Amino acid sequence: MAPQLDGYFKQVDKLSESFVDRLREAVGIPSVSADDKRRPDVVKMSEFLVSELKALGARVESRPLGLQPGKKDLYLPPVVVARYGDSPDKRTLLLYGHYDVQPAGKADGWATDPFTLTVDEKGRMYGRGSTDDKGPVLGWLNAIQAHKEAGVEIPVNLLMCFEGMEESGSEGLDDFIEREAKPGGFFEKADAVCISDNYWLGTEKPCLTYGLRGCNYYSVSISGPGQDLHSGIFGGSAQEPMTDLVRVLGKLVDTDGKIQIPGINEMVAPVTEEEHSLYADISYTMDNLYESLGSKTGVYSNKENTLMARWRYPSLSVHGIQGAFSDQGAKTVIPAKVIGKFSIRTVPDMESDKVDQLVFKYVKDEFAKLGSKNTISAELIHAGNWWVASPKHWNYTAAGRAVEKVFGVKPDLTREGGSIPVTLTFEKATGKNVLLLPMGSSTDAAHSINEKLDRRNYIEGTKLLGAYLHYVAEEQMKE
Ligand SMILES: C[C@H](N)C(=O)N[C@@H](Cc1c[nH]cn1)C(=O)O
Ligand SMILES: [Zn+2]
Ligand SMILES: [Zn+2]
Repeated sequence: MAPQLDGYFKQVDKLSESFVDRLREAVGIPSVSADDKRRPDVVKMSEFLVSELKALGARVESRPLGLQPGKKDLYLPPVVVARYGDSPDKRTLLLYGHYDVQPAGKADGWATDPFTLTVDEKGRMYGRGSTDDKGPVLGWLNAIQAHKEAGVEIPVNLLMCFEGMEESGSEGLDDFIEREAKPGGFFEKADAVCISDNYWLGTEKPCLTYGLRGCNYYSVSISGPGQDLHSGIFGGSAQEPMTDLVRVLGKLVDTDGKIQIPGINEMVAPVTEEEHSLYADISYTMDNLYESLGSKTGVYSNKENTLMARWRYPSLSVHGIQGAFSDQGAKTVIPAKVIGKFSIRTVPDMESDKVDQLVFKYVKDEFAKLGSKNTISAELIHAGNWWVASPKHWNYTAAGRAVEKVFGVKPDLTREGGSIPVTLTFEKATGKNVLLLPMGSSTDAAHSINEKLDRRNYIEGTKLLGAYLHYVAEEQMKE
């Protein structure tokens, strides 16, 4: 085992510059799933993966998902599925990642062009998607290439599933996974699932993640005038949608993040003694939080409450207002229609449909209290479930051993505040254990401006993904 891994690790180091080039090419494709105009780029990114995987000798298929629900003439990007190795004696791992990214523009405050990978003197590789999730997806391709070129056999079969709509609710993927997990389907033979699409808690110590929050994303639309108005001519004589919206949004959550919608917090599973005891051992400090926030504006002053707020309690975030004036300068407009966007991160035992009903009722009741003549409507844009798994499984043991081999430390077992909507679907449809094995660190600024992936995380992370495959095989031999 060890000599083989050494050969693999050396090859990763040798190929490291070409791995950075691979990431550069991927970041250069602005595959923003939330922007309909960027859909051709999302498709281009899928084609890039298909061609890279083919060049590595994988059997690849680009599977169409049809039209995007609720959109005319807009096709969902394809799911890229690939198979590498097909030996009946080996275990089969199903690897999932996403090739779409969050929106990004220089005007948001990026220091560099978000779609040009820019590497600084400390090896920080800036670019949209570098850490979420192009770096980790390419980590799997890098691992295959380094094995091939080092002449080291991959001791497991690999199935891959890379999607292009994760940042937009994974539209269409649940049905696809359920179909492909059935007998005769592409995922039928999977023995376990591994997802690399989240982050270490700090910057030094890797973690294995066994839980995610869900995400219900809403829009609330308020309209009144038939068109935008001059605030000097009509201000004071027309009821303003923006004023109503700001007041409704202001009722959703308080300054300390406590959700104000009756019934939401009541659905949360109580903390058990056993769960409480897990937090003390986790390597995390308030300074880790402040480093990630870039400020000391945290709600809590201790690690337990901070981690619980991130992982095991719900949160409500207000994201933006469509239709509102947001540019520089001082435009004196009364917007005719404004759409507020907010989401709730959900946790055990919250039921998604019940959350929706409580949200819609509350938003409408709060609007009614304003006595406005404007009109309101609220909608769910997308929903994805929370997930909590058992880390007592060979999948986690193998990943833990790989972390020790590559980084020389035992990983923390963590939950994650973000959402990967299809995780639960993979678990239910395949009936197999799912592991989250992150590559990036807490300072990567996923979804934010200046997203980056440290070169060390990318290269050592590629070693980690490859080593994990060997320990999965070794755990099999023990059984
Ligand atoms: C954790 C993962 N890398 C991620 O960023 N997921 C997104 C997915 C999403 C988008 N809308 C709802 N869920 C996230 O957690 O925001
Ligand atoms: Zn992601
Ligand atoms: Zn993301």
